[in-house]
Amino acid sequence: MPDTKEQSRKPAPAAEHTPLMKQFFAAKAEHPDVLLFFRMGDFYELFFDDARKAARLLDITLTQRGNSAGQPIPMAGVPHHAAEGYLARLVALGESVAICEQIGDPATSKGIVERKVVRIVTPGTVTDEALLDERRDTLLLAISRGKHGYGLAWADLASGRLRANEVVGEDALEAELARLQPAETLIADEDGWPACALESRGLRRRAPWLFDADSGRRQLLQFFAVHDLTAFGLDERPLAIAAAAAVLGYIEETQKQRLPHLRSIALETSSEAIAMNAATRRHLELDSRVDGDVKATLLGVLDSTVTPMGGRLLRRWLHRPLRDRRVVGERHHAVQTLIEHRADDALREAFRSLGDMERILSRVALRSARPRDLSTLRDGLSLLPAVREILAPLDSPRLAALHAELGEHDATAHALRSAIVAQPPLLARDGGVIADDYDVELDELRRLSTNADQFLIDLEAREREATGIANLKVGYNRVHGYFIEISKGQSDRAPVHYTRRQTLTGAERYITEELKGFEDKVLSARERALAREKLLYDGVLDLLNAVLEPLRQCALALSELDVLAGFAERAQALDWNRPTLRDDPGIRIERGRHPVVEALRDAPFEPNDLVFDDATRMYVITGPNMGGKSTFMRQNALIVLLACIGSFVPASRAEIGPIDRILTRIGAGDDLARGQSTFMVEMSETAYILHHASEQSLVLMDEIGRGTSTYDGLALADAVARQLAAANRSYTLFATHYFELTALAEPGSGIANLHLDAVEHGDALVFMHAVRPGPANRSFGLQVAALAGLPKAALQQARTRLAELEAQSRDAPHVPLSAAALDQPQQFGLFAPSSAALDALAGIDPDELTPKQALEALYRLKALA
Ligand SMILES: Nc1ncnc2c1ncn2[C@@H]1O[C@H](COP(=O)(O)OP(=O)(O)OP(=O)(O)O)[C@@H](O)[C@H]1O
Repeated sequence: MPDTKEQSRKPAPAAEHTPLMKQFFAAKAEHPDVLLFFRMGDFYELFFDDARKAARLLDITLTQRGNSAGQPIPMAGVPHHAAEGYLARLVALGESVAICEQIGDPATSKGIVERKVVRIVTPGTVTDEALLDERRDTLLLAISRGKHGYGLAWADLASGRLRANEVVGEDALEAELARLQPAETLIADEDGWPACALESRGLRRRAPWLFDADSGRRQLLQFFAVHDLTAFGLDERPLAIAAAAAVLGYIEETQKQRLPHLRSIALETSSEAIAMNAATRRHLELDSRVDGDVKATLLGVLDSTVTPMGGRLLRRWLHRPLRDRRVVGERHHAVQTLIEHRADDALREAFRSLGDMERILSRVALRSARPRDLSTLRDGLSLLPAVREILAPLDSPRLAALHAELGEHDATAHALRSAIVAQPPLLARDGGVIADDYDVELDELRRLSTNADQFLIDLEAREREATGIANLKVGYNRVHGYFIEISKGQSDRAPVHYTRRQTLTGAERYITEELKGFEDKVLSARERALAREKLLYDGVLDLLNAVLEPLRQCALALSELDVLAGFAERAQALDWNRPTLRDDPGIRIERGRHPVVEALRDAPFEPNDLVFDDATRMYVITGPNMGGKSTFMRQNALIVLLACIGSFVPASRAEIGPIDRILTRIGAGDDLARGQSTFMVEMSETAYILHHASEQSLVLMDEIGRGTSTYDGLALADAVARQLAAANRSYTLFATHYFELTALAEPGSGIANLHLDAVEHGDALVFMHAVRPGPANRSFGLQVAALAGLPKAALQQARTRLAELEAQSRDAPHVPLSAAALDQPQQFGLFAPSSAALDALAGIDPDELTPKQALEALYRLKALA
């Protein structure tokens, strides 16, 4: 966002400025906090602080433009024809730009030409193809605030999608922000916003009254021309309404035009999706990584969609795994059907020439579609019969529904085929877009200009003959129009009815009555042909807008088919299998693999099993560093996630019961950048998990307690594990280096041990990567350190110290750390109570005691301890 302080260094009072600068200041005053692109001839110029900022951000030259009010005017400019590239860079940097165009005709206007801001390009509202990331939604989000939570509404102008939601609590807000990753975020200009909102991208503070629910409701009713908001599911959602009104208000203000493609708004209820908080999305590296290597993310491996719209839908699905087993089950069935009929290849082949129909249709609605958008749409619609033919024999409820949603668009495809030339030019401006035989009048006008060539050839021959000047030429230039050219040496032979038009060094140019008459006719024919084309082009847009809704539904259906065919392709290429979604609780994965680690490894991946059921709800996982603990934990979360978006999974079998959340606590380097200590982050993420994990949650805990002293860490890890097992009763994978925790796995505790192993071969250490029942028996820490290249001297020292520590611990009395024992935290050797107290305790049977006796016993024990 522009720095408002920078803008406040105002130049001299406007009264002293030139008319042009007055015009600039008037426009700037209306848009103080965005960059102003001020059109002057072939350039967009920026002045004063805008110029300084643009020069810095775009690396363009900062110059000066004369003086105004006695001061030099800093100026920077970008050529009009290259403006898109500069806009793209500014928008990517989170800047907004007001485009101030010349709206009067410089030739006819008195004084300076009139100018007006025609639109404001902002990071969250761009729709131009060149300014958008093809495979990512560009969202404008508004957040409203109430006593009981937050309202969110977001618009994807490039595809005409408008959604809203309400959430309770900062954590839920943060999770939504992590899911949506908006390009621009609107909040009320007030204090007290949580950090996650303030850190959101492209933050823009707006007047608080723009987030008012009551006037917002009226605004929405008017915008959608409805009597109430029940149909949108928004009636009882004042916070969502307030946010939606803020979004719409901002869009209207910046776009300055009608938005016919925003036809409805839908509520996206959080309870429909498997909840994942911001940390989980980060830890599981769904579509981004700290090192920026997107190929090494789940999306990187999973995305084999052919169209950009399919790619965007897949990303949305990935961030919103569903709890509705019917919807997801239908997707699995569809993928299976595509594989069985080998239909995925055929579909994907057809989709290669489909393009981005979804965004093209939005540009059609906004009337900014270019000729090539229309030819791409035409080619896409022409594919539909082939797509329908592929789908027709397939017996799958979801594919059948999509088949129906494709709709019939033969008439539209036909109209586009007859209206648009096979390969239209980039811009409509110069004509040549509308095909021959589409419009009689246009054909006639074109014939006039085409026949012109023959007329000129004939004229030239005639005049040569009449004048006897062999090198006489008939030509045309843009400034002077048509002319007859005679070289200097021959010019005295020019007939008297030749009127001189232009003198060149070696030649004279003339015009004749006949040529002038012809010129008027041809030029006006060209102009009229261009005007006619524009009219016809608008007519084509009208025609498309009349069927916009079914066309959009068709584009959505094609996107989903692209994703499902992509799933089918991946399943076959990567040997993934169809998971089963079960209604009864539990998770059972056979020969599961980590999709990303497997894809990036040259060596084979060792598959592993996992069974969660009523008997075992938590596994304590031990084993050497580098043994594969994190990989095993994550692979199971990823398999569950993949299953719940409708994909096949990297496992020979997977049965997944109902899951409400995936929660992870995994060390992540990126948190350091947010200014919190590792331990603090670890504990706040852990607290979140303990507050939110339910019996249907899948929880991954990787080495918690590591960030503090051994005993604190152990005590915390122990307490957290117990809570998760006994109170939350979640499906938990708990990787730890505290061997003491393996003692938690007592019969009836619901906890079991798993371990990974390594074997030593001389100096080498071979990791087995196979998950086995029971606890690990040693950690290989020093061997791993050696592998990592720790200097020999340091290693030697560590070995000596290890031997000393092991000897000490052998000599110390051994305190068994069973699950029962852990119920008495004082049994950690550090705080060992006296044996007298223990003896007395052993003699007490709590079932036999009255409350008063119990209290007395407690006082006795206290005295003995
Ligand atoms: N099942 C497997 N098959 C093949 N290779 C594996 C497997 N699991 C893990 N690996 C390989 O081992 C490496 C280390 O795995 P991982 O990071 O999961 O170990 P870890 O036990 O969590 O280590 P640390 O305790 O140091 O965090 C991975 O990067 C991967 O290359």
